[in-house]
Amino acid sequence: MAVYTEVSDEALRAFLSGYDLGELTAFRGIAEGVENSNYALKTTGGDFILTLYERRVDPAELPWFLGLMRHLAARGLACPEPVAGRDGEALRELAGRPAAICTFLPGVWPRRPSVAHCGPLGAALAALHAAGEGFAAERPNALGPAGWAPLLERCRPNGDTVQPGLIAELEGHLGAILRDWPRDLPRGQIHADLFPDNVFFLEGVDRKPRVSGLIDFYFACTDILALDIAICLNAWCFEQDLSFNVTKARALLAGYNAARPLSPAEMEALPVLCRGAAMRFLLTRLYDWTNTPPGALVTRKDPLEYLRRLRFHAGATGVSAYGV
Ligand SMILES: Nc1ncnc2c1ncn2[C@@H]1O[C@H](COP(=O)(O)OP(=O)(O)O)[C@@H](O)[C@H]1O
Ligand SMILES: N[C@@H](CCOP(=O)(O)O)C(=O)O
Repeated sequence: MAVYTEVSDEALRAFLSGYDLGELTAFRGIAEGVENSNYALKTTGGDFILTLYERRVDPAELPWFLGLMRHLAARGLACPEPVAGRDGEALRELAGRPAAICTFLPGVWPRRPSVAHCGPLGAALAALHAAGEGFAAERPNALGPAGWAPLLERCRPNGDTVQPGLIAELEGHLGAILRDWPRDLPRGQIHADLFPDNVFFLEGVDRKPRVSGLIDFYFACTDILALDIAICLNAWCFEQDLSFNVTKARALLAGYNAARPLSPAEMEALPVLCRGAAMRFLLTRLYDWTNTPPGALVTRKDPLEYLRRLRFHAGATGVSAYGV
């Protein structure tokens, strides 16, 4: 469930009086999502998404996220565009929470991603990276390499209850990842959480899936561009039995390369970037798994799925393991 904060009719009408969006015609909570409360909003002016930002989002960072989305949308990327009120402000308050209205994107996210999704995904990721150029404000990646050792420490007290020996194994992987981490790769604004539930598709006239929108920019940050590719290789190219699908990886990389060719150094770095990307999601999942009280409004995800991915990448002999 992802409607943590209820909005009364009166509060909504008062809130909407600050906008030029016409008359309200429909309003409903959206069950999907993890972090924030999302509502679908229909007015005579169109379709929108109203988001109330919950506790895991730092209000001080919201202007950066909304500014990035505005920048990307202005450069033609299909992503939510923050809608300003009459006073020019997109970030407001509703029901005691920071809140914003963004444009609604059509499409559905793929429950079972196929090879046919991976090429358009790669192209859309390259388009995101290109559109991010010129957005000068930087947001350090709190869940990047510098954040992993402290997060592992926070997982230490309970980590081995998930699997005996897990913490020692992660320490071994982390030491090797930090030693091998690339220093001079191209950087820019990255999405950092481009999982299938954050990418919408529609069928084109040729019946092939095409990307209709990218959502959920609330982990976006400034980091190595190819780290986004590694995050996608992990999230899109493993099967349900956690075997790696090299055909999906090849399609993803070809889609990306066609729009923004990766340098030899970026290609070479893919295995360690994939290890780091697996470590990042393993650690946040492990922390949530062992520290979320029963009944808390956070959906826990299995950390061990990411241990399987990490082991695959640690065993990869080079970039040829990724189909190139
Ligand atoms: N701009 C948008 N257009 C259409 N649907 C959206 C949009 N933003 C969010 N949604 C809907 O809300 C759901 C949750 O959004 P998401 O940003 O992933 O939430 P959370 O950050 O809480 O995980 C999505 O799966 C989608 O159904
Ligand atoms: N993608 C992360 C969890 C973040 O969830 P989201 O709904 O905000 O994308 C994971 O799978 O661990």
